[in-house]
Amino acid sequence: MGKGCKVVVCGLASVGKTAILEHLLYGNHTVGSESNQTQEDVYVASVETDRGVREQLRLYDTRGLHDGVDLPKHYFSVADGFVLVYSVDSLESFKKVDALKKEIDKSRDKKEVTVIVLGNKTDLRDRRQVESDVAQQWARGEKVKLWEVSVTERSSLIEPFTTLTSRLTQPQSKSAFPLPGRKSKGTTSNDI
Ligand SMILES: Nc1nc2c(ncn2[C@@H]2O[C@H](COP(=O)(O)OP(=O)(O)OP(=O)(O)O)[C@@H](O)[C@H]2O)c(=O)[nH]1
Repeated sequence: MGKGCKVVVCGLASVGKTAILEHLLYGNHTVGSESNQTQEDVYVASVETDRGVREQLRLYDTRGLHDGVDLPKHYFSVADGFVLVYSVDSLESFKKVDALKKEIDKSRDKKEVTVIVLGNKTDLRDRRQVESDVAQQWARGEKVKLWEVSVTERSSLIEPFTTLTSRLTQPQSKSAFPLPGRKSKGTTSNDI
């Protein structure tokens, strides 16, 4: 995959997709500010992987989904990875993430796609509708890594994107035919 992996960021409308990207990349999002409905924006990010190498991501911020608006099909064929976003104060948005994950599984064909999930708006403690353990159990079942985050805490946004980038740009060195004389070091597992 290498340089410029294409990552589609999607989820129900208003879960905070744009806020996450803007705050992660520019640190300039003020929570609660007026937001325009996204049609599509592409952000180019340079992310340091856990191997200490900088890699480029093309992050597609997509139009918020709601009844009657599905994720356009072409995203499934272009994406190397997905960031599925829900908001912890909306059970409906979590259900949408589940539906999107199932759609990705159906459409991924033989292509490798990396999926991570973000449960945003953890600062809205008294409005929570999606419990952490329920979400994490779902994630284990779907074999994806899930982080709960808040745009009010920029540091919470960094690890998910570092992990995603590391996964997407992982050298394809896990040969099915190990070289003689070399001991396998096993996989560096990040559970996604
Ligand atoms: N309290 C709180 N509000 C947030 C958080 N993240 C985003 N928001 C707010 O939620 C609203 C919607 O955020 P957006 O980033 O526009 O959401 P979106 O998913 O890109 O929306 P669409 O483009 O319509 O799909 C804005 O007022 C944000 O400031 C968060 O972590 N906590």
